[in-house]
Amino acid sequence: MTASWPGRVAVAVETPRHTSVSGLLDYASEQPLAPGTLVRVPLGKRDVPGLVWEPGPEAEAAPPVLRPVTVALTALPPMGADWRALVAFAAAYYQRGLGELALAVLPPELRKLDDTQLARRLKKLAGAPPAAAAAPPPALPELSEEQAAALAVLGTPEGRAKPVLLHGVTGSGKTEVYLRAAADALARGEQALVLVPEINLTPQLEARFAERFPGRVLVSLHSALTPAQRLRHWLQAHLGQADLVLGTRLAVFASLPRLGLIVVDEEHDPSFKQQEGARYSARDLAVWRAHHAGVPVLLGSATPSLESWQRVQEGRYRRLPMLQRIGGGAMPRVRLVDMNLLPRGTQERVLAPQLLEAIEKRIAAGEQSLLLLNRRGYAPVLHCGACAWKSGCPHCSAWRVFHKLDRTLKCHHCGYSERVPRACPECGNLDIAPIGRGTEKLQEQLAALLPQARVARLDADTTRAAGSLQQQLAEVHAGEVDVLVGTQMLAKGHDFRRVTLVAAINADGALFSSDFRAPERLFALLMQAAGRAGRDAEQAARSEMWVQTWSPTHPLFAALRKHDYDSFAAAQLEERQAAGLPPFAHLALLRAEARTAEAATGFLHDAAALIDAATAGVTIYPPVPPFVAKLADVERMQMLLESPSRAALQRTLAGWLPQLNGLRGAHKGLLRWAVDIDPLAI
Ligand SMILES: Nc1ncnc2c1ncn2[C@@H]1O[C@H](COP(=O)(O)OP(=O)(O)OP(=O)(O)O)[C@@H](O)[C@H]1O
Ligand SMILES: [Zn+2]
Repeated sequence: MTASWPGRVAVAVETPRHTSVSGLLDYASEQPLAPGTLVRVPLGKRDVPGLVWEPGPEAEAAPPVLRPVTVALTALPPMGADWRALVAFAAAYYQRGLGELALAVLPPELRKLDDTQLARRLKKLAGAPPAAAAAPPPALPELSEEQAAALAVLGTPEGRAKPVLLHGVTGSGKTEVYLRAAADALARGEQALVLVPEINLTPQLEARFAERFPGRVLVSLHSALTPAQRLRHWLQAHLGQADLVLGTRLAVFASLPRLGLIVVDEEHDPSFKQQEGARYSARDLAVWRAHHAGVPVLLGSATPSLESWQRVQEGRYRRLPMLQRIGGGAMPRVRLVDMNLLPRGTQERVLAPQLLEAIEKRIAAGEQSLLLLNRRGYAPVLHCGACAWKSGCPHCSAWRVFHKLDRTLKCHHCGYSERVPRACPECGNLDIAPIGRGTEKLQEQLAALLPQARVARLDADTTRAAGSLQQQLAEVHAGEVDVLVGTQMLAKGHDFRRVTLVAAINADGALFSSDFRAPERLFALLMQAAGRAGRDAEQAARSEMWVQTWSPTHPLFAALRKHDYDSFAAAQLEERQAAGLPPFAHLALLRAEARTAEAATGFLHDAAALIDAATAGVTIYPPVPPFVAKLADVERMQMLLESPSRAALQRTLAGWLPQLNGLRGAHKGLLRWAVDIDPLAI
């Protein structure tokens, strides 16, 4: 489709929605430019990147004098119609500017290149020799009955007409199902897109795909690539050269002209939700994209999100169960340690004596133990016994964490870091002490308790350097570690073969969180963590998952003991339905950031007053501060909108948000506002 009169093109430019300039702008171009062409256009005094788009309805109006397109990057094949549809949907649904979103999801390097440079890159890529099929394809493992059954369903058009939830317990071999489904897509001459939650899981999966598909082009897309790598991989996907694209959430926007399959591994994982800018859910967009493109989508998890689970109950998704571990191994036995029963004076100990003993036995047997503690650093706060000073962050409503190794106090929210003071900064008392425990301290204590053991730690602090995570994981896989301490980074996806004991040291925090999703997340985390133990069928029978808790009678633990996801999900869904919460209601969160809490609140109040909630069919809750109210000297408030109808909520937002910038003038100190559709945490 071309513009409605010759020489005119509609261009999506990078301006946020709800500013005075929004949507598409018209420019003049002598050469006809197909929708999806990357261009640079003048905007005010600047020259900005843009994408040619189908003209909007208003393009029929009489032509004004238009400024010309500065350059058109015609060396790059235009972005396809499916890609544009995805971007247009995402922009509308998440209430962002079309051009803003479209350009944000392209590799940043792309906008730095001129047409000649681009042409050169493309030529180089075209000339690159195809990956040599050096290694012969490996012998395929014989499928388990459940894998075969799942694939048989996926093999029929009816079987994949709906989104498929591959509900496979930990160690049931979901990856093999992805590999076979991808092989089918490749055999049909199509591309497969595989999304994983964490960068740290991509290399392991990448290796398995690379081994399975020698001679095929496999590229990854995630934020840890260099800009040049990311551009190259993106171009390979866009040109249709890459057969397999493996990536984190941003890869859902990869341009894939031959797309034939989307896999979302660990679909329940919160990291599929982008937490800034356009706060999109890559999982939800994957489902939309697959439906729009008419290709199968496979959502895999041992602990599906309650959203996906509910869609199975409603018959909108098809569930394919895999309830046995490969090799028929048992699930680890769950052992709860009631911390209330520990003898007085020993409760401050890091590990209950029976757990310590169990770990010692594993060490003696040459098996590995994995200890989870969801807090990095040495201690969450430093405290002065004389004046009650605590190591607060001067810029945030949060404590600064004591890191012993580099002797710093660090704010995990804004990054503010200082050397640990020798004495209390308030009263000069020399006796300031850490309270509580982080992974650093746990490692130190374990090293003291288990002098014979090789104790390692894996968290965001130990894996900062490039390649360090892979190296540490390799050491674990090679059996060079006896006890591994770490954050939830450890609980996900890893196929550890020597681990027979997993312990959650302090899981209780989440039980009392005010966030309605906290139980769901904790349950998933513990199930996933348990799933790291006994993955070798030989050892499965004696594998154990320990949980230290002060609330052993909590119903969540009863379900965990039986590895009973279904009954946990049913109970949670019943509560959610009674409370009118997702997946039975739809939420949007309006966030305001300001110099003062009053300005943020005032803005939200005025915003709320613009909606006639009863007519709109939405409920508006009063503004409340988020968990960390002040962050980097900015005060934050948020206001929840809820509706049983997604359409009603979308309609309300679309009519309402454009009015909000008009309120800014009345609230001195308001810095910015933003909306989060389907927020994960409230
Ligand atoms: N059909 C098979 N025959 C033999 N081994 C298999 C088969 N399918 C999978 N495996 C092996 O079983 C192990 C577990 O598989 P995989 O890692 O895919 O589990 P998973 O379902 O993804 O578990 P998790 O949810 O914990 O990540 C892997 O080592 C894999 O190589
Ligand atoms: Zn801070």
